[in-house]
Amino acid sequence: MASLLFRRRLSPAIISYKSLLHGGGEFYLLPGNMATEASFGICNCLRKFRSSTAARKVDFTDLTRPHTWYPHARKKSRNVFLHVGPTNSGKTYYALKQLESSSSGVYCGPLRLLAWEVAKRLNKSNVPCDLITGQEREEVEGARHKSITVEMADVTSDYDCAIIDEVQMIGCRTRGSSFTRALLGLAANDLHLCGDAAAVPLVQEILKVTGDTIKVQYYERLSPLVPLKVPLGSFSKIRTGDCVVTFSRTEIYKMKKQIEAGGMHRCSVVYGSLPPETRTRQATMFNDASSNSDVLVASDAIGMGLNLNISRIIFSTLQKFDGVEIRDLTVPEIKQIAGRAGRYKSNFPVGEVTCLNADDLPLLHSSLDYPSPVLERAGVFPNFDLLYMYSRLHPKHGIHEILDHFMDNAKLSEHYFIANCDELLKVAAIIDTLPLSLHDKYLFCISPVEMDDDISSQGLTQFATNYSNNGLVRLREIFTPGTLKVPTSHTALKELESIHKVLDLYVWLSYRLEESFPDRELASSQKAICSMLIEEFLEGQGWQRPRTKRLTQKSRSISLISQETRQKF
Ligand SMILES: Nc1ncnc2c1ncn2[C@@H]1O[C@H](COP(=O)(O)OP(=O)(O)OP(=O)(O)O)[C@@H](O)[C@H]1O
Ligand SMILES: [Mg+2]
Repeated sequence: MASLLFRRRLSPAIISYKSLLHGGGEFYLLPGNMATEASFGICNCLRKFRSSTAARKVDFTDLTRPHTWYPHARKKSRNVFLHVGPTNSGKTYYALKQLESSSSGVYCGPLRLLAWEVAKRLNKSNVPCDLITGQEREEVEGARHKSITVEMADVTSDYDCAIIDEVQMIGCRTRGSSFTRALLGLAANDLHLCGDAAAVPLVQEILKVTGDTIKVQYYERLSPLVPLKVPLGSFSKIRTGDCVVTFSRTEIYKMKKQIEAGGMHRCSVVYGSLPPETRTRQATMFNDASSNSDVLVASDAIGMGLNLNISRIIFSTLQKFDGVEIRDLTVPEIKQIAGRAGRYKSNFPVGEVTCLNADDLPLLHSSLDYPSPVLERAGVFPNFDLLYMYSRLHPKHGIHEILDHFMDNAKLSEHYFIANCDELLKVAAIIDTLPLSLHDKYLFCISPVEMDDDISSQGLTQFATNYSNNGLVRLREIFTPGTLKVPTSHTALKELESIHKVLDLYVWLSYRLEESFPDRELASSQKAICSMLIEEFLEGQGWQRPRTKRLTQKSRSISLISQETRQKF
């Protein structure tokens, strides 16, 4: 680890605890200001709470009426429009048109990339639009519209119009509760929900108790998607506009190399652990017909809502490791990914989809014909207020014990499940060793850390420890600017991706604990350097350029760093 100097190491007990844990994936943050989310139900609880005898009678683990947690939205009779249909049917397009013509509004997307795309689109159409994600606040003068990631939804503001994109995510094991919160909590006159028809019965059921009116609008695919009867067979048959889908980063780089070795094509790559800005630039390069990248090798990170110039999707496999086991892709996953081919108004009016190997074709074809299974339950998760009130009755319990208690004892109605919080529990096990308030512990728990990534988890531990010791966390205490280099191996690349995650985490914390994490600008500039260096690596991969026309990688990286650092320090 070249640039992160961790002064304190994890205790052996924690390391052994961590090594027992598995699972993975990115955990997305919940809203910053949870305290403002006091609801009818919670206010009632608080009133009763003043008498401790009464408090003991309140069951804080009763989560059967989550719609009562959002008094602001419950004061409105919302017009809810469900825009449902297959991928590439214009659902988001239609909803965005409504947003553009509204007097104020918010777009809630599942990905930072989509939030960026929408903010850019609205600003281009002369509708000033702020961009707000866990790690970004880009405010535009006079803006009455916002484009955000769903976890940032503000349930205390009034909107004329709101959109929740990919609303079928309410059924997601980990992030479902953020979509449910937005669905129940956004106080908008018109609420547009875009997504798969599989979510319709559940949304109708959930909203029966809110007094909203619901209209369902069905959409048809705007351009054809043709499942091919023959597999690709070999990378020698790759052509411009193809996107090869595979699920491990090792495979992604292996396939990029194999395709580029043919000498005919140049590949962009998109996968989850690449910095989001790098993902966007790789996608933009692929979309741009004048760039020399004409093939995409990607993971399911391209699966949701993105508009790419893909002619043909080629699944190299229909199985993926989901953090616990290797499993077949689900019908919705296959459809979402396949739906990226032949986007309406893209360079390719007809999309095609196939597999690398003939054995996978039957599953591909049957999945594309099969309707997505109807969603039965939506995710729900106790907010900070509930955890806090419970903790007042059990002052000796750490956050791990409290979360565990909610997991085991939560009462739920038949339409809800309690969101999986394995990732939070991993952080909680570490954070509980520090003398922090419950609110601070909660913040660290919901921060976007990947606990299965050693560098990322050590970064979090270091930030939390320094914060607990001094109340102030200077980035330079654990990070030495100017030491980042263009990676020369895949291990170094992975390390740089992890360092980017740590810097991203610092920025996230700086928006919530502003005075204690004062080096946001430094962290952001170092993040930008990380992405540039990763892109330098990607440019250099498997593509032989004449040496005379370019500086060598090493000398470029040094000049890049020194130039950047000169600007910043
Ligand atoms: N009426 C239209 N006029 C021009 N372009 C359109 C129109 N409808 C949709 N498009 C374009 O077609 C593409 C697909 O539309 P959109 O993203 O709304 O589909 P979607 O149904 O939301 O797909 P997904 O389920 O994959 O999110 C986008 O590039 C969009 O801008
Ligand atoms: Mg869409």
